[in-house]
Amino acid sequence: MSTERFTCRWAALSLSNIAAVFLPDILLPRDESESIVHKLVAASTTSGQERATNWLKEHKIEGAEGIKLFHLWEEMLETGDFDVVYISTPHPLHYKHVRKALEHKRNVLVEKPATMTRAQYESLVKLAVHQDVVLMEAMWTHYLPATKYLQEELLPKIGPVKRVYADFSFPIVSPELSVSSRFLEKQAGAGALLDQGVYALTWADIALNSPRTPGSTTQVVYANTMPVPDVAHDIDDINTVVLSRIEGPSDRQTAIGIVTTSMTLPGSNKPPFYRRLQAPRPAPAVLIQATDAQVSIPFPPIRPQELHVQWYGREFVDEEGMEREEVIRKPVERGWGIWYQADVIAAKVRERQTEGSGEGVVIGKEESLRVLGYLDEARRIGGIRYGEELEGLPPSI
Ligand SMILES: NC(=O)C1=CN([C@@H]2O[C@H](COP(=O)(O)OP(=O)(O)OC[C@H]3O[C@@H](n4cnc5c(N)ncnc54)[C@H](OP(=O)(O)O)[C@@H]3O)[C@@H](O)[C@H]2O)C=CC1
Ligand SMILES: O=C1OC[C@@H](O)[C@H](O)[C@H]1O
Repeated sequence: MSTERFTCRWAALSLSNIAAVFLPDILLPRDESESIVHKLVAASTTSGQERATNWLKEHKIEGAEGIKLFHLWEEMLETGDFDVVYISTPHPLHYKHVRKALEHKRNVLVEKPATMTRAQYESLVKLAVHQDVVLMEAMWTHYLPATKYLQEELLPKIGPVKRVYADFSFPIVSPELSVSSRFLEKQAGAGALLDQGVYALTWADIALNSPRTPGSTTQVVYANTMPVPDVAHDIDDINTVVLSRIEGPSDRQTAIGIVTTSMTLPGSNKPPFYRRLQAPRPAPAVLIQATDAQVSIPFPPIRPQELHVQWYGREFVDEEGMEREEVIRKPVERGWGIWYQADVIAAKVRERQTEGSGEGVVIGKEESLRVLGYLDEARRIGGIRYGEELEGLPPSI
């Protein structure tokens, strides 16, 4: 594989709140030794040239004068000159925007949740493979150092996981939030399960399926939801989902996952609230209990940087008879860390540009499809509905 520096040229479909985090993060200065750098070369926005120009300036996006701005996202996907498009519109629009990008043989990084249903993503996976391009869900947490260390170094050593608790609750809904905010607008996919629960379900999936034992399946066996109080629509808020891992020819249950999420609990919802995403919380956001050890991950579960490991063996008990806790620190190396995923897709794009390809690739496909399946089932059991227009499967490819 080529070791010379690869400049991955990005197009941004929408100048969203998360694009204001993602784009500065991928453009942070890099050492000469790094073989991948990123550059924003195009952007589409429905809110006009002036807002786009101000937005690029406000977020200190370098080379703003050279960035080609499009009012029509379709035109950018059809005529733009870029390597990967980052799609960060509200989730109900992901399917339409990703499909059009794939039809134009574009490589795509689409924000989480990739689509509103598993079936929609299955359809996009098929199209990406057919179009010989790279597709990836921006479940950025998967690609952080702490997550990779857990999966590669810890989970294979702590024995079979028997129980996992995973929560991502964050009071993003506040009295000041406009009712047109995507967090309260049903047509914009509002609801804690799809927006935040996807992280907690991802952690449960990592714990229950890394490594995935052949023949095992993980399914939702219970789901309960309580709506955001005092709002017009039925927007899901306090959600509880129970997963069961079934293994072997006897279909024995061998593990259980308890997943929770809320966008009103806990903590103060006084804006600007995003900074409190880094506020320490008393309880771990994720607790993985296996036969030989347990691993806990502090809040926020979207951006883990520490793993607290408690081994159960007698040899790990100190002189007072208490289990010792080992803290393994794997900090994000710079910025927010939402850039790690960009390096992953850029490396795959570079590899395919230099070594050729035969068919398309979907990075993280199995994980994305499993979690979208959990979301579908939790919504079905819990009674969370968005209607055929948002949940339906558009015409087959
Ligand atoms: N990975 C993470 O940490 C986070 C991920 N997300 C995910 O990113 C996505 C966007 O969230 P967020 O940034 O909060 O959303 P915002 O509401 O801030 O931005 C959404 C943008 O989508 C564009 N848009 C809206 N409607 C349309 C339309 N009909 N056609 C074309 N473009 C449209 C607009 O951009 P413009 O005005 O430029 O046209 C709008 O600003 C969600 O799927 C969410 O789950 C969100 C927050 C954090
Ligand atoms: O992806 C996300 O991460 C942080 C949350 O507060 C946000 O609402 C969600 O979309």
